[in-house]
Amino acid sequence: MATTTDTVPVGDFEQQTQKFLEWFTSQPGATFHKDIKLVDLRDKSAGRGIIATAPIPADTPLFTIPRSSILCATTSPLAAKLPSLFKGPAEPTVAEESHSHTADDDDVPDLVEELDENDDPMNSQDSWTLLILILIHEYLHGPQSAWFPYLSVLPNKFDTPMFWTGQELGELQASALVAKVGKEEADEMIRSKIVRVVKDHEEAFYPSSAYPAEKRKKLSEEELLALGHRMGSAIMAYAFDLAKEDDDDEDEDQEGDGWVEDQLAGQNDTMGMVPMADMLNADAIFNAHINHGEGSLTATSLREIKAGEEILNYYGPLSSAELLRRYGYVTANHARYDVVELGWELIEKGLKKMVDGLQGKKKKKEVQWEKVDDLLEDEKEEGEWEDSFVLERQSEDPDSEGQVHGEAEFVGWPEELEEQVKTYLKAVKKVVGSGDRAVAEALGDKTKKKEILLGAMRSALEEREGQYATSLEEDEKVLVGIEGGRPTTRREMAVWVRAGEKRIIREAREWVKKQEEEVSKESKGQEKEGREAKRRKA
Ligand SMILES: C[S@@+](CC[C@H](N)C(=O)[O-])C[C@H]1O[C@@H](n2cnc3c(N)ncnc32)[C@H](O)[C@@H]1O
Repeated sequence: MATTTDTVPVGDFEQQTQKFLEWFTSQPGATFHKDIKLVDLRDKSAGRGIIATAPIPADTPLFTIPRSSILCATTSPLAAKLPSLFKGPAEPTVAEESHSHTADDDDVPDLVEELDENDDPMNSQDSWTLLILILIHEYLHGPQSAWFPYLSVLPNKFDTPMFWTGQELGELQASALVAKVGKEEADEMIRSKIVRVVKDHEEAFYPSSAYPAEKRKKLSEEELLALGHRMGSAIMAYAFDLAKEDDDDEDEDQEGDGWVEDQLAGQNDTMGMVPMADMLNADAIFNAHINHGEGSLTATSLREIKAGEEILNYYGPLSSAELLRRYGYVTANHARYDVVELGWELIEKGLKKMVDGLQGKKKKKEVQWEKVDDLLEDEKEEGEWEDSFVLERQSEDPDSEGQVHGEAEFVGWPEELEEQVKTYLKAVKKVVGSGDRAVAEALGDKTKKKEILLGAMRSALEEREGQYATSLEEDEKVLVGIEGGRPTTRREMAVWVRAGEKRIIREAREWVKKQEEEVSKESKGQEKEGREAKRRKA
């Protein structure tokens, strides 16, 4: 499972839960519905969660968190101790977590770019690093922290790939997730923006000399690095974006039909840890939502919740890989949002193969591919050239009750992929000129061009599937054997992610095959028409 608490003895676990609940309900303005309960779900590999103990009608406020209990820049005692740390313009860097499932680099926290040795870490914090420092400050204060009972229920171990060994990461095989883990970049960021600040301002981070020396024991650089990772990962899986509009008015918490999911959003300096809201587990089919009000946040039921049913929040339409990267778990319901990344180099290789195949017996000379590259240089320099494309299924948004309808289906690739292929083939046409009639004719014919694209995609997808060390069938055998049905160990989750990607590849290949059949019918029809026209003329 993703967190933490697996090894905590049941008694201690219960006691921590109880103390946290007492602390929470003693916060001025906090509420906790009498028919809900914080429970131990470790037998389901789900840590703590909240269940209903009696039927709960739709639109029922389940619990309320006063904003004063949220741990963030406005409530942290660190702000008074190190005001300059909080004054610097928050840079929209690491917390840039987009919810779209594209392969944009923006999806991956961009750490290195922002780092400069000469940067004063006091002025270059972003919302993410600032919250790490806020959490470290509270952690180092132990029982003296006003949030101590809350911090005690936060995880100290994670199953997110950031913490996997090389061998465990190897199980992800050719998944694009491997490149997104960013362990080295995270190390570098934590050393320069976190460890340095704590070391330079120990008087602010450790309890004052009024406390016994053992409570003020200074952590080594390596211990601080590990603590920075732990807090960073806790933020990734637990923090909320507090910059969302107030949404007491129900309509405002949705953008059109789409859910504004509860998780890290974007470029803002208002991320915070929201006790109790983050005790809710989540799934792609859910039954509760957190409303962001002016003075408090409220969890509300979206539909009737039965006694014994778990109360679930929503993290967004995340693929299995993304759910694993951010939260360290996978669920069957998220598989509909699975994606696979297809590198341009594979598509380009396919296109070259198709174009080369067009050259008839009268082939005069090879296509000068380097000239094609030269022609495309400008676009590449201007950054208008994608290195990879994301293939995903079409899927409806969840409805207002947190339910999803209909099958998610592969119905084609992104328009940008097709545009890039068009630009590429235009360049090929220019280079070939009238040098090869068969190629020149094909590149001037709409149906032929479609055939080229489909053929290129067919071989690109085939090759992409071949990049994984095992077949989908082999992976499925592993998954069928999983005890309890849901992958929970790191290996199982890795197999789940790679199998999910292979399934999309298979669906895309199937779709290409159907398209090719249609185009072939179309072109046969055109040829027949051409022959008949000729005959009529004769
Ligand atoms: C915001 S916390 C929810 C509370 C958490 N279960 C705990 O014990 O602290 C998010 C983490 O809970 C776990 N989680 C959330 N939803 C889950 C689910 N449907 N199944 C299994 N684990 C889940 C994952 O470890 C995730 O990183």
